[in-house]
Amino acid sequence: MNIKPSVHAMIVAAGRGSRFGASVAKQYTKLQGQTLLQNSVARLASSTYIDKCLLVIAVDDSTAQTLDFALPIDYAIGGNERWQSVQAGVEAIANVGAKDSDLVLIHDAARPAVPRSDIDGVIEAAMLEPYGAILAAPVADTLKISIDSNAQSEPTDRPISTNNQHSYIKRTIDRSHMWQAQTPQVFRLGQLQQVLAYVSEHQLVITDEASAFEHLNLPIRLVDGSRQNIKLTYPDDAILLTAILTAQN
Ligand SMILES: Nc1ccn([C@@H]2O[C@H](COP(=O)(O)OP(=O)(O)OP(=O)(O)O)[C@@H](O)[C@H]2O)c(=O)n1
Ligand SMILES: C[C@](O)(CO)[C@H](O)COP(=O)(O)O
Repeated sequence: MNIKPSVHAMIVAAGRGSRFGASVAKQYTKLQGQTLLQNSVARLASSTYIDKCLLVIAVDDSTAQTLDFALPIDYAIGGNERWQSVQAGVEAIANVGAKDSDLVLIHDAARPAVPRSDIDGVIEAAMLEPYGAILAAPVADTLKISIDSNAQSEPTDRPISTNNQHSYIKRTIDRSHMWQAQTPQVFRLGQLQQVLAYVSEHQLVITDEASAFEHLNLPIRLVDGSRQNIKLTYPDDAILLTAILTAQN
C-alpha cells in the first residue's frame, strides 16, 4: 500500500525587503487587512496536506510572534542568504524527528497569492518524483540579454549618453524552454539536507533550492504555476498583488 509521505511546510520570512524599500520588512506589509506573511500562511492552510507551519524569521524580528496565523506555528532563525534561511528551517524540521523520505515544502512569505490548487499540485507532483518539484510559469515575453557595461563588445555607435547608466540589447534569448521559478518548492528532507550542505561546502550562490539539486544534476520536475503567484519584490508589485488578492476573494 502506498503510504503518503508527511509534508513539512516552512515559510521563509527572514529577508529585509530592500528592493521593496518600505520602512518595515515587506513580509509585514498589509494587503487585504493582514500582513503578507499572514496571507501566505493562510494559503498554505487551505491545503489538506498542511496542518502546521515553520516560520523562518530574522534574528531581530519582533513582529511575527505578535500576529495570529491560520496554522499552528513553530519558529526558526534565518540567515543572511535565502538558502541559509531554508537550511535553518530544514535543520529545525529534521531535529524534531522528521524522516529523510518526508517532503519539505518551502514557500516565500512574499508570495501570498499562490492558489490552493497549485500548492496541492506541486505536493502531489513531488510525491511521484525521486527528488522534488517546483511551481514555475513559462516565460511569456520576449527575453533580451543586455550588454555588460564593462564588456568589450559594446557597440561603437551607441548614442553618447550623458551618463553610462543605460542598458543595451546584446541579443534575444530563445524562450521556448524558459520558465520563471516560483514557490512552493517541494523536496525530500534527506536529499535537501545533502544538497544544501553541498552548496555550503562549495560556497555556491543560489537563489532557490532547485538550483542546489541542479548543481548535482538531480532532476527536479517543473509544475505549471499560476501567473497570479507573483512575488512582492518592488513597490509596483503591491498594486498587482492587491488586485490579484481582491480578484481571488
Ligand atoms: N536571508 C533571507 C532572504 C530572503 N528570505 C525570504 O525569501 C523570500 C524571497 O526573497 P526576496 O523576495 O528576495 O526577499 P528579500 O530578501 O526580503 O528582498 P530583497 O532581496 O529585496 O532584500 C522572502 O519571503 C524573504 O523573506 C529569507 O527568509 N532569508
Ligand atoms: C525562490 C524564488 O522565489 C523563485 O523565483 C526566487 O529565487 C527568490 O529570489 P529572491 O531574490 O530571494 O527574491
